[in-house]
Amino acid sequence: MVLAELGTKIQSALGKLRSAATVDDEVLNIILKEICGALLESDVNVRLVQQLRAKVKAVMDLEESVGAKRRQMIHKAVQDALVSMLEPHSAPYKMKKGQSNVVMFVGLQGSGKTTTIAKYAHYYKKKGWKTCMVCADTFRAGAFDQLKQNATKLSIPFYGSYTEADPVRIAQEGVAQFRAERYELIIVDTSGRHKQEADLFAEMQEVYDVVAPDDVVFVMDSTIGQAVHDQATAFKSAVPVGSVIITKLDGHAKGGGAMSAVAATDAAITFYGTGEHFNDFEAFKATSFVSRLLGQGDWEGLAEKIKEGGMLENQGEMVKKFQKGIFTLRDMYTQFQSVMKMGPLSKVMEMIPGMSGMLGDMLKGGGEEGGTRMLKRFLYMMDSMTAAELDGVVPLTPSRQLRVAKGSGCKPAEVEFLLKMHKQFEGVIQRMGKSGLMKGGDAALAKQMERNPNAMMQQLGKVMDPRMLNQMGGAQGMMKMMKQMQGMDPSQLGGLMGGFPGMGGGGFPGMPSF
Ligand SMILES: Nc1nc2c(ncn2[C@@H]2O[C@H](COP(=O)(O)OP(=O)(O)OP(=O)(O)O)[C@@H](O)[C@H]2O)c(=O)[nH]1
Repeated sequence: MVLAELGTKIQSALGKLRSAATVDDEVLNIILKEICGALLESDVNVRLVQQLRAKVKAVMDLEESVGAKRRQMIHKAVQDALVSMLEPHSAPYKMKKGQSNVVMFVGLQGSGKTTTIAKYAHYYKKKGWKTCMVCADTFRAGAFDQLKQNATKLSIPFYGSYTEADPVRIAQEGVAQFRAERYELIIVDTSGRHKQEADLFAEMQEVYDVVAPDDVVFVMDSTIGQAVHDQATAFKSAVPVGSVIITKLDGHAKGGGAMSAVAATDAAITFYGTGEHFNDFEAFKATSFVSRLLGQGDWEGLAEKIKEGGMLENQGEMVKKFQKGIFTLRDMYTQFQSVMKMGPLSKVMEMIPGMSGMLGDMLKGGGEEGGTRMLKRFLYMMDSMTAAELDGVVPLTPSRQLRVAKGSGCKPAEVEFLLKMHKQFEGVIQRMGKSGLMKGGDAALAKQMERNPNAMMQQLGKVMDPRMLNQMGGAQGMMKMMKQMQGMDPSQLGGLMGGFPGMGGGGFPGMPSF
């Protein structure tokens, strides 16, 4: 998770709201001291931290703030204050379908601009935008080659020159050509410099004038913390920066400072980079970001990923089977394949409340790659099964298990584990089917939940591990999830549950290392 250390510290401070017998001034001061200390360590500006402290403290004086309500109000005040710290006060440019949107990228050398352009192009191409790139960086030798390499890998058309030294001319010609070819997203890479200097800004302005971009994206390296404030302000005064993309947020302690400092300049953060690969790129939304930071998941982000991964395509049949309590190995195969399509497993898990804590176990022996490797091995094993085995027509006897292990290059213990896990999922689906909870999909479930949350939680507790329900935020969390899921048709709770390892509850004792 990005800003994992900051998130853990804030979560631990907020945990005291639950554990303290009463929340008085003394307890609140301890909590605030920890939260403010964590923010300062993340290089958040002192003034912003003081504002947060004042906003949260004000809750204590409110008349209705007593008992459990006070705990809730303080939690919400912290969450809201963090959101307002990161929320821009201006809306970013919204791309328009069916016309050419020219987006010019600016930033200092080494900020990750060229890499970010590739990620940005990949992101929009995946969403169906006709995308291309223009390399107007003639300052850094090798910049064109880097962009060309990325563009080729992503199968995205590009424009640039080894001989033309004038970036303004390249930008003008490239954009004109792609406009004529009706590209919907034309990305222009411009030169960076080691530091802000007059030459850089003069060149940026010239390119800006000839290209007349719809949006100027400022790419900024988060590792310098709140010092980005001055950088962002300087770039904004040279060209009208509309959006900011923050890079290298993976594992860097000063990221919180960088993000809040950018937001303080009123520029809208639109994406953030979390690694060197094309997929290490996330759309930014302050509410979702803070929710993940506080370990509360991000149902909206999850719903988006599920849609992107096509997890809900052809699921009508699957839901019908689940309603009857049927969940074969083949169904599990389909679910795992969909999960793989959703992108890095750890990022998906982060969006489910309570799941990030389980990652340690899940991904043991290899972090993110470990999780993906494990899913891949599950798929290899199932690839080595016959149709009858996958459909549950014949049981997987020990000799058949041995054949599957040999065929897939996996250990017999892994096959055994896979089958055990399938049994657990099957159990949940069967109990769900019997309970009638899945009748009418989760729209009906959400309605019932709203009418009588306690009774519903009790019923759900019979089919799922109650600890898991708690981790998912209890009745409130479930309601939130179902609201998000309802927007996605055909919506189904069981399908998703089957898709996520661990959702069966109870953990997986005897899990071999993958
Ligand atoms: N860890 C991590 N590394 C990143 C991220 N984004 C970019 N990088 C790395 O940062 C380095 C610099 O990135 P480039 O894209 O080459 O830099 P640039 O800003 O385009 O440089 P100029 O074209 O000279 O302006 C490369 O090694 C990238 O792989 C990120 O989000 N996380």
